[in-house]
Amino acid sequence: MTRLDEVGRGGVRQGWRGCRRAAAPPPPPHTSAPAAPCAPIPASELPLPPEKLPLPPVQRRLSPAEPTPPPAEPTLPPAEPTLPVELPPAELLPASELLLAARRRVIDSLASTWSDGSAARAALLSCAPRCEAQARATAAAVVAARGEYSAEMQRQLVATGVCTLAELRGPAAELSVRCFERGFANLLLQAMQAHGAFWGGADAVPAPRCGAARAARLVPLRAVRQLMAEGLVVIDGALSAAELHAAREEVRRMHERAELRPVGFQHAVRNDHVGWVEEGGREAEGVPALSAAVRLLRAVPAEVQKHTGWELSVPRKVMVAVYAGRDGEPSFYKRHFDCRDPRTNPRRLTAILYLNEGWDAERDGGCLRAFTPATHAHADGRTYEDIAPIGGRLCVFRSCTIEHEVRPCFATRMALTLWVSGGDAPDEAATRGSTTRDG
Ligand SMILES: O=C(O)CCC(=O)C(=O)O
Ligand SMILES: [Fe+2]
Repeated sequence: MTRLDEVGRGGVRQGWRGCRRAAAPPPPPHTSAPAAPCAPIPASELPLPPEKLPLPPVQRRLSPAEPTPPPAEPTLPPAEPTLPVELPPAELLPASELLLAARRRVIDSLASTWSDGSAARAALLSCAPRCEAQARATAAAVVAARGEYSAEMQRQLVATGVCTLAELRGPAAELSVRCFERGFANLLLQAMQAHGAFWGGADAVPAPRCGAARAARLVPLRAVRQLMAEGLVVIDGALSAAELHAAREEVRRMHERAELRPVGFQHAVRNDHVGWVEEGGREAEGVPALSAAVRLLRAVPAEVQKHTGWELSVPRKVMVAVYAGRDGEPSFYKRHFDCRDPRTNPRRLTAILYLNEGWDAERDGGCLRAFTPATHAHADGRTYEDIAPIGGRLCVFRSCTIEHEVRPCFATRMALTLWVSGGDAPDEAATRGSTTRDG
């Protein structure tokens, strides 16, 4: 039986910046393929206890299949609508301009980092008053608990559950603004996640509608088996060198044009910049190579469904992430689950396609560290695998069971990420090995 520590070591030594799974095979030649229009989804999140995965690990590294690059038609990014700030009733209006600015900042940040900024903004504004009242009450309570409230303000807080915070000055005002901002962002995020459209389900399409011959060659039965058995599979050579280069250049230009945004309210957790691209959509205008990569990535779930019968839905939009560091600091995304609670979060699979050229994990860091189930521990007790973000590498894992992080990253790291939703996963035994030819 192949153990996790026996595979994918590549040529790179493990180190704190290094990654075990390093060298990628040479990219295969490319051909053209037609575009298949499909549908959308949004953002990211955190932890849940890992589900036990059945044992038999298969070989971890899979060799590539022949890719097929299709250039796609372009479009422009949608204009960000101006923020119609809804002011709370006058008697509740915080005197501090800081609070108003914080409110604006939170809504802007949340809306601009979701796949559908304007729909998200409208939904955010509808939840805002209720969330704001709660967040202000919490901020007031924190300040009061620290004895930074006057007796009159505490009385008002107890009597009304809200507080104007009008008299706060200096450190107490700053504290209240920080508490408010964090609480408001969390509450808004929760409210949005409970909102049916948040996860992009409304526009998602059944996976088979995204199918493509190229993905069928890229994701053979043995890869799907490995995904179901181990929760994670890595496939190299999804893009040719030319495709990779073109897609990377397009992302670089998007980043230069400030079309990618930091996920402001999560700055302690991650410091990447993200945007969304919809194959054939407006954002795809002028980025044909990226659009082709999006098409390929969106076709991957159809292969999983084909071999397992697991009914999956594919969002219209794919996230583009650039980890470029800020203020001389390395970039990172701290340890998290993409789906912490499957009852409220429909994400089931995370599929990532890396767009990096000449990545040296020893020098550049930036590995995806995937924490594998204890049943798959390495001989040295290690229960994670470091996967270098090598260009053309496709990594698919189960969103609810594979906790992961992006290790500190010292070079500009680009990736496309797709979150696939679906119902309960079928039993591993359901993988249709006998009826489908392995690729
Ligand atoms: O880019 C990666 O390797 C992983 C990023 C990630 O964990 C996320 O966006 O949720
Ligand atoms: Fe993630």
